[in-house]
Amino acid sequence: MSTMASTPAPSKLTRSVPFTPKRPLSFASSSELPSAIKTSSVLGSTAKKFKAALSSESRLRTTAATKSSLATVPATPAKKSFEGTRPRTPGTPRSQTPTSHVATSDMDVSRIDPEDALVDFQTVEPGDVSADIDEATILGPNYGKEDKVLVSIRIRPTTSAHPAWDHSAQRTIKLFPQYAKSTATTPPEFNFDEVITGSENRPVYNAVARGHVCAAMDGYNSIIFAYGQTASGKTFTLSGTEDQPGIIPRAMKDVFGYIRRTPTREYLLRCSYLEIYNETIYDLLAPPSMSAAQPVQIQGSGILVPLREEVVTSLKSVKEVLERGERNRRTASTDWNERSSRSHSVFRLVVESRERGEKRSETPSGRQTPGTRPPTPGGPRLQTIGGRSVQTSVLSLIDLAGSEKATSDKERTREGKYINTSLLTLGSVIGTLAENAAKNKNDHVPYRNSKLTRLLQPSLSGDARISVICTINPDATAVAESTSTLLFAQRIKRVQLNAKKKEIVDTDALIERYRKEIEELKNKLSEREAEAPARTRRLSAREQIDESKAMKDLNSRIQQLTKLILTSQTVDESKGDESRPASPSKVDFDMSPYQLQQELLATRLQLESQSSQILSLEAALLSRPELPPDASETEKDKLIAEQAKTIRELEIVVCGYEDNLGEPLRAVREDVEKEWVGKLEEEVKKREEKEAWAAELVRQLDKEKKLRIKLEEERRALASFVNKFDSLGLGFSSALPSKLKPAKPTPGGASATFAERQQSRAANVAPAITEDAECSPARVDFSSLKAQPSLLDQMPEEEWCIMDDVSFEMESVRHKSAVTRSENPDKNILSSKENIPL
Ligand SMILES: Nc1ncnc2c1ncn2[C@@H]1O[C@H](COP(=O)(O)OP(=O)(O)OP(=O)(O)O)[C@@H](O)[C@H]1O
Repeated sequence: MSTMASTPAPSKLTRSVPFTPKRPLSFASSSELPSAIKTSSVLGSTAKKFKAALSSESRLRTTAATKSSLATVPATPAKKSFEGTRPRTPGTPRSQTPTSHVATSDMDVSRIDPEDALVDFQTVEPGDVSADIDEATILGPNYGKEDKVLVSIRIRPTTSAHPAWDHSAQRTIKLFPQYAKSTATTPPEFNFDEVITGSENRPVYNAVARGHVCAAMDGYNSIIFAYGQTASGKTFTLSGTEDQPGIIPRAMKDVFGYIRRTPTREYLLRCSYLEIYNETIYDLLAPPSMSAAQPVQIQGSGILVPLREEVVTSLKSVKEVLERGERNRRTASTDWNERSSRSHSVFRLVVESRERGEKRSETPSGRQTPGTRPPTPGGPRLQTIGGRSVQTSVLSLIDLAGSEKATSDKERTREGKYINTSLLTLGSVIGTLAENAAKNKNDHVPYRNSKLTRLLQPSLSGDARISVICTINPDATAVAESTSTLLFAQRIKRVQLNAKKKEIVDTDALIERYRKEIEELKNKLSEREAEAPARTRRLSAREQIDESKAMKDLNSRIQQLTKLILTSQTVDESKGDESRPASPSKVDFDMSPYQLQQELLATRLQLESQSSQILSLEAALLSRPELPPDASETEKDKLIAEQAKTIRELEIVVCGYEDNLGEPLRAVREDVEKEWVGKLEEEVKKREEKEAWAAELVRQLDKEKKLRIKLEEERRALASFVNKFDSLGLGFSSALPSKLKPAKPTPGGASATFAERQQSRAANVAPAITEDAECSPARVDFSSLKAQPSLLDQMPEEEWCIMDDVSFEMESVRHKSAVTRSENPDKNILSSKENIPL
């Protein structure tokens, strides 16, 4: 936009210029400008600038002015009567009392079904788009899409013969040297996107706001704010007058104009209006008592609670909302401005839109994507019906309170302090952001130091497109303030933005988008494949690698999208069961997280190796030799066989190893099993034999043990008999044939055992017994034993402890012992006698 004329046209000046400083900023201006004017907005309101009450109690709410404005509000049409006609208009009180009007609103978003309040090109009445909006102005595709803040300067008209600022050069403003503090240095020159003068608001709107309003309609968060010294023209620029509507009313007209120009979409528009007064946020649309009792809080990432939002369906409804808010705003007469804004005011329009479709009543089965819209404090929102995604953006129009010097009034001074503090914080926030952007730093930004910066945080962090209009008073008396404003403007120009469209996408739409892309990619891939043989011959080795890389990229993108489709479908399918996420493959949720992780890792590795194999096989397929047209049948067959082999390999990879490699694996396994089963049976047999043998040994050893115990008892009995025999003097030395017969052994005692033994060992031992030995065991030839040691001493020790030394050699031991006995005739003789143990 070109720079506006430095001085207003005479015709404009002769018109009543609504500049009404209570205390003149310069003598010239004060004498010539009217002291008070009646203003009205482009929306047709008769809002009058008047001196406001000084305290919050005296806010203008339920005055006669309210009553009169109520009369202008159109009646609310019956609910749902707009089918085919325009939507109902909000705000009409049910009873015609001002208080109920303020207390409740039929268009409060929490009471409205958004589907019933949609606006589209058919519902916008021609009157809602006035000729004031230059619809013919073609906005380039990049309107408002700069990553920089759009910074413009508006110079308020003055009647001073000697303004302090020179703005003759385009988009430039500099101080005339005579007004500089020091004449030694040249005063700085400031360059901005626009430098605008005059009282015409239309060019101002087109230059600084229109692009951002359209960007908001297009899905970008947009913010337009006026900054400047008190009485420099911020409210005049934002709200304007009846003759010169400001940015807000023009923007609202433009919104409806945009909707009328966009037949493909339908919109849900919601308004809110708030102010920051003495570091407290008040809802200007809520009933004043409620607003005072429950100030608005900023939560989390900038959510405002509680904040009343009203659905607007026409320009009339916007007008009503604006008027209501205006009435509740705090303004007061100051030394410089008869109706000075004592607060920062923020008018917000939330724009939700989606592609036009059938009305919900016509599509009762219209699917609402679950989970895409979390419940919002303000009530229901536009839904992503029938695969149509929803774009959401916020247009914020902000009229800041003006920076000012201390005044004579105590209350004004207090307010001024809050205003100045928050503006200073805004300045330092902007300064830090600019510094961070310039030096690529990430220094802490003091957003939380004031409500204003906290409110603006999401936008200033780069989330919105920003247009700032800095207003200045060109008089020599305001050089310091104007310089400060220009420095602020220069700093904010350096802030980096990165606004993105906010779109809530419907799952169906998303899947459809992915499918389309996959289709396109596959087409591309097959095109490349078709060209590949010819191209491969032309390409160098390096280029061939690049080519295969490109193919690989295409393939992986296809895979990625396929996976995304799976995920989207999964999300969709899982809507019935929120407790457990659905999954395309079955997952055992009882597995430990570690096991699951391992499973995942293994599957990933498998996937990776399979995809790389697919790619290499595909590359091989691509580089296959071309068959000449006159090739023989054999050649063709050979090539077909080769290709079939490659395809088979490819299938193996694709279908998985299990199916294809299973047969050979089974054969190997059977062989191995057979071999090992034979070995195992052999081993089992051997083991059984050994066990039987061991059992027999144990049985025999048991028997032996019992026998030995009996023998021991007999031995003891014999020993005592021998001792008794000796004590009677019938020792072996004088052993003569005697008629003394020892007592017969007890039945089944030693004699029986002895007889048994004798029987079993008859073959090995030749007992030296006399004929009657059997009937008289005591008739022994003891003479041969005379020189022998005692029988007890003679008994080998090992023979008594042999029970503990069981071994498989037992039989041989027994045999040996028999042999030993046969070698010892004396012992054999004894052993052959009854009562004498071995
Ligand atoms: N460009 C302009 N053309 C004509 N009149 C103007 C212009 N700028 C400001 N005025 C008039 O100057 C007076 C003060 O302007 P305004 O109230 O807009 O200042 P402000 O910056 O909003 O002040 P404050 O910060 O105190 O609210 C108003 O009467 C307004 O009509």
